[in-house]
Amino acid sequence: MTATRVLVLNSGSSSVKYQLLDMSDSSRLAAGLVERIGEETSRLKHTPLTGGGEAREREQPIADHEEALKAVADELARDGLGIDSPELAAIGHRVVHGGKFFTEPTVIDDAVLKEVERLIPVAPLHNPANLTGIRTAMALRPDLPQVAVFDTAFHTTMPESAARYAIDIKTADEHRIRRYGFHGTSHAYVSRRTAQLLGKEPEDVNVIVLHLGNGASASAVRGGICVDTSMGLTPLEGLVMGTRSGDVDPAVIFHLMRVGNMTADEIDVLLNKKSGLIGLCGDNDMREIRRRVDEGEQEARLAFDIYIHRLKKYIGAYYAVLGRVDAIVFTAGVGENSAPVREAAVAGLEELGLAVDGELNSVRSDEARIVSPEYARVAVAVVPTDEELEIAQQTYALVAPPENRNA
Ligand SMILES: Nc1ncnc2c1ncn2[C@@H]1O[C@H](COP(=O)(O)OP(=O)(O)O)[C@@H](O)[C@H]1O
Ligand SMILES: CC(=O)OP(=O)(O)O
Ligand SMILES: [Mg+2]
Repeated sequence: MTATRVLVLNSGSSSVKYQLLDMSDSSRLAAGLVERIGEETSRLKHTPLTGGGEAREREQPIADHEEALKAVADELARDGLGIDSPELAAIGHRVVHGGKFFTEPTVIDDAVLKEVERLIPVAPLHNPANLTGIRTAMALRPDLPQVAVFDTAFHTTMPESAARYAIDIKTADEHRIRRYGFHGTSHAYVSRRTAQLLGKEPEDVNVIVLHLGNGASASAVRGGICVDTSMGLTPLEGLVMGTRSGDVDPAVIFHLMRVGNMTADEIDVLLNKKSGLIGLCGDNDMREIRRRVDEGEQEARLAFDIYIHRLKKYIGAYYAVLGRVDAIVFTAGVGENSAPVREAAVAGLEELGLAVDGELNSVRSDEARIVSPEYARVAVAVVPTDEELEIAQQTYALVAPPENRNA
């Protein structure tokens, strides 16, 4: 029997998303999410997608990512899909920061672990969780290949003019300060899927991808190759996010140190966890913010307007970077679900060939779709991202026996 299953783990700062896939036909066997890890009560939601079982949800304290992964293993075992199965070919891990050198999915060994660990200071919310996920999975299945798929990989093609900050070049090189970019697995998948939606080859289309989740980033993709992205050295730069500020004048930081008597660590927490939408209006969920906007609440309105203003600036910037744009595509939790965000982001950009059709835009669907009117020069698309499928495919391509690689 050939092992064709891949377990994908996407460990976030306080959550683990997972999927078990069968790569012989890319079908999903189970999916789930552990949320609020480390808080008083955590929540585990597990959905078997084969055998007709019901989704199961429970609340219990889960102290850390190791416990979370063990709980996930238990849930999978209950469905007869245990991690000990000989049908499992590999475990694929989302690793957020891979620095400059991991341009491809990589089988994890001690050297890879060391490098991911070395990068913790530039991805303090993400890399530690990724490492715990990897180490726990390795302890559960030491015999299996564990593969890292890096958020940064897709962005390693950025030209130096986009990847470099204009700071003293020796200092930058000494500390490896440059723009790395994140959410690359999503930007890669969504830009490719958008080309398909337009009936074209990826090489022939220029796309602006707007990945708007809790973390959010934009990218400019020319002919399938990333040429710019909004996140930088860390996932803090760029768009306004759920809890992160995105772009600020760096002098804000010295000012807070000198005049606000804050430490570097306090400012780190302020900008990463207490800013963005939650800092502006107390909510980071776009559904709740829209509800408040619709009720006429000024604070929520301002937060929404700031979010949209920044988004619009990046659309304009990447339009200029690409010169010609075939499609602008919205993805991730907010991008896929919030019609008001999509409408507001392109409002007033008709001169750039951009518009949404009110009716198409308001349809709720899990399908990739075009929401711009027929006459628009640039397609506006909504494409659900699928980081887990992309990670599973990249993982399987690396570990499967050659005759199975195109499964
Ligand atoms: N129906 C909806 N309308 C508007 N926003 C939504 C909707 N559903 C989810 N979201 C937004 O999506 C966000 C989560 O997006 P997601 O891509 O899952 O983020 P992450 O992977 O960073 O956790 C939520 O914080 C919420 O703001
Ligand atoms: C890199 C990043 O911001 O990831 P997430 O959106 O999952 O927090
Ligand atoms: Mg995400």
